Amino acid sequence: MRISVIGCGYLGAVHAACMAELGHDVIGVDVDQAKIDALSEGRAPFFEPGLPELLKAEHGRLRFTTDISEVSHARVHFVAVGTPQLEGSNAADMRFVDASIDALLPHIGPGHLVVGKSTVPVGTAARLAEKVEATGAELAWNPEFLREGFAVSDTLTPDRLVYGVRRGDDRASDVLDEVYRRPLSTGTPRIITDYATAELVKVSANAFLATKISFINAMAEIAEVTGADVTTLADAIGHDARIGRRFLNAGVGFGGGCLPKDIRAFQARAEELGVGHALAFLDDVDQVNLRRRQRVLDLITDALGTELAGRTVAVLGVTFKPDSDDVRDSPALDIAARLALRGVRVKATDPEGIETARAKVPSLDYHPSARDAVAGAEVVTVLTEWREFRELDPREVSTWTDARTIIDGRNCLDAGAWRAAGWTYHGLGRP
Ligand SMILES: NC(=O)C1=CN([C@@H]2O[C@H](COP(=O)(O)OP(=O)(O)OC[C@H]3O[C@@H](n4cnc5c(N)ncnc54)[C@H](O)[C@@H]3O)[C@@H](O)[C@H]2O)C=CC1
Ligand SMILES: O=C(O)[C@H]1O[C@H](OP(=O)(O)OP(=O)(O)OC[C@H]2O[C@@H](n3ccc(=O)[nH]c3=O)[C@H](O)[C@@H]2O)[C@H](O)[C@@H](O)[C@@H]1O
Repeated sequence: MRISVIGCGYLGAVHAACMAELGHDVIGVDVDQAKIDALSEGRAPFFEPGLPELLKAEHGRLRFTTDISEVSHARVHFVAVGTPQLEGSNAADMRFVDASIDALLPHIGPGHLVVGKSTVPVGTAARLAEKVEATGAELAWNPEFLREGFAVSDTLTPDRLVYGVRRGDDRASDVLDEVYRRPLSTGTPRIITDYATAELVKVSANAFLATKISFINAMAEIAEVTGADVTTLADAIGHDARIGRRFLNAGVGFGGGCLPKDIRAFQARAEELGVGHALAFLDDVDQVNLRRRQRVLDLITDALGTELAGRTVAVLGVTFKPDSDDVRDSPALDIAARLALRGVRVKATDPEGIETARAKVPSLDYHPSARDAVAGAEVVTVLTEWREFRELDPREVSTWTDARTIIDGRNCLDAGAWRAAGWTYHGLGRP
């Protein structure tokens, strides 16, 4: 099929490359010339495992442009532009979705299917359908559930596909079945529903995941005042298949370009709909999450004493999670930036996130390796659980620095091994 993908960021670039891998002819469109230049040269504009290989392999079937008129050759148009948090509000900023749909309209008509992928407030698809249908084209909403770091495999082999279509619009479902023929042929569950349900599936999935993380982080708060161990607690309750162990890792909490802004936008939309009370708990989910960042700052302050200005702290990991260079709403970078604001010299490192972090928080002292970052530090923190930090040998680290306090913001280190090597170890919710 001939497909266009409007918006080539973390979601859209991967989607475009994967659609080509599935055998389709794909044109990716973005307003960011630098991104399009990189993609056109077969280079990924951000770090995502597996994407560079796909971009190289798919050169023949995959093109990128800033010229929206080139989409007229395609028949299926995926909209994957950003829906960030609106400045000064909890709501989603819809201006990129609206602009991309308006830009598409002159180039579509009967036989074209526009497919929303961006995460949007419920009601968006119904609102946009009127504009799209006025051209003779149709609209579907097909939310995306990929995780950064696993984006390629999540797109090629999704755990489910959800199509939101106009009631009774079999053509839209048939076209999407054709697009996803390969994953469907391996038995991927597919749910066909109305626009509102499809939009809500997406935001409720992220709200549930955020709630699960904040639940375990709330247990960490209780563990901290009772001497209990939240990691053992998570293992024990996780054995109950109804609860499950995944997404029960306590630590500095969730960040990224999605969970935080999605739970806020969901609350804002519920308030607009007059049912804000139904999602009032998401405010607590948000607050539990943000308190974990403060907890790490308190542990650092306790270790250093009250005067922070002029002290030196090593921060290992600045991205919002491992295997990504994404620092959007990263708990690690937020903690590092707040330390720097208080006059701390922050020596930070990250396997892939130094440049994205530097662009947002230039005031940190960035280093290429953990060894360089810990040299001269008084406290060492691990705030993103990259494998190379999880596997640090505490006896070796002791030869790089005089620091003997380690704060494990992701509960990813072997506390016993660090203590045996002479370190004072602090996890979150762990004795
Ligand atoms: N990043 C992720 O893992 C996932 C993201 N999503 C959702 O997908 C959407 C996109 O997210 P990301 O890719 O992370 O954002 P992003 O910020 O990385 O990418 C958005 C892209 O859209 C481009 N853009 C903005 N206006 C445009 C226009 N008028 N025409 C063409 N391109 C335009 C931007 O230049 C940017 O490259 C959001 O709604 C997000 O919630 C959903 C699932 C996973
Ligand atoms: O809508 C989105 O964009 C995506 O948001 C999340 O994916 P992602 O943001 O890539 O990352 P996750 O793996 O969900 O992690 C989110 C945050 O939660 C944190 N987390 C995760 C799991 C856990 O047990 N504890 C925990 O603190 C991570 O460190 C990270 O900061 C969802 O998992 C995806 O299904 C969804 O498509």
